[in-house]
Amino acid sequence: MKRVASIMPLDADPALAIPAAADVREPAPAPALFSLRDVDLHYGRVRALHGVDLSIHAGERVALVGTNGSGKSTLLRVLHGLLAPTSGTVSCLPRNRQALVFQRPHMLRTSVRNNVALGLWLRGMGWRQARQSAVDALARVDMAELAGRNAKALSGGQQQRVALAQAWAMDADALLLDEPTANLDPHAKREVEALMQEFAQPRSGRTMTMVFSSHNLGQVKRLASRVVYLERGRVLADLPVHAFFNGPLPEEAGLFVKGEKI
Ligand SMILES: Nc1ncnc2c1ncn2[C@@H]1O[C@H](COP(=O)(O)OP(=O)(O)OP(=O)(O)O)[C@@H](O)[C@H]1O
Repeated sequence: MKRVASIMPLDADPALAIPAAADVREPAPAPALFSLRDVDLHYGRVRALHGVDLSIHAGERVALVGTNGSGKSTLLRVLHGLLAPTSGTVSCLPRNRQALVFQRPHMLRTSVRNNVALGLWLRGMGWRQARQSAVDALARVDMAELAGRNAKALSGGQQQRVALAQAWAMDADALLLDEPTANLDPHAKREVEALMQEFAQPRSGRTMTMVFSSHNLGQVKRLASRVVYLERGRVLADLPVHAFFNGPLPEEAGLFVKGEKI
């Protein structure tokens, strides 16, 4: 007798059933907090950014890497709305929902507590609440005992922590940091990195989005989920951190990772 392989209709076995069209749709991606399309930025005759396309989504920890002058600081300033592009389109989180921490934060000649509180007050918080939030945030970065000190007299690492306290007190959705640990000694570096790691943890069900520039590839590995490599203002690689350090890269990015390009 001729045997005929039985063919079970796919939908007879629930495990094999083809889901209805509505079920197979990809989960909606997290909304882009920052979106740049074909962005150029010129400083006079210097083209600091060149055709940059970049979307950054909620919860990402993006490291901007590249040689000196490749455009990292400029890109951070565009994301923060401090610089407008020469051409292209930019859509960014409102400034009051994000904080930018500079390599050398600017401190006013008043107490540490007032420095943090003034930043909050300028963003519309009442003075009394701003002072209380400043006290809480300084405790958060282990600076409570220095709250009354003149902020100008603090060390670089301490000033960096004050700037992070302010970002924390703002309850920002995104934190942008321009080489946050450059010029710090190894101990201060570790402290600031630990804070960045803590800030990246979910808070009240939200995860802070982080974009930072760094020349420290160890730090990039420890902190980033994604790496954007810039070369003369162009994005040459944009990869998950594991792929950036382990996968094939465009030649110039590969040389940079090997330390053969600085
Ligand atoms: N205010 C400015 N006026 C003119 N040119 C500028 C200005 N700021 C930056 N540039 C130039 O724009 C380019 C990009 O500079 P940017 O500071 O963004 O690079 P970077 O990657 O952050 O560098 P670094 O790693 O040294 O901090 C460089 O050629 C730089 O010289």
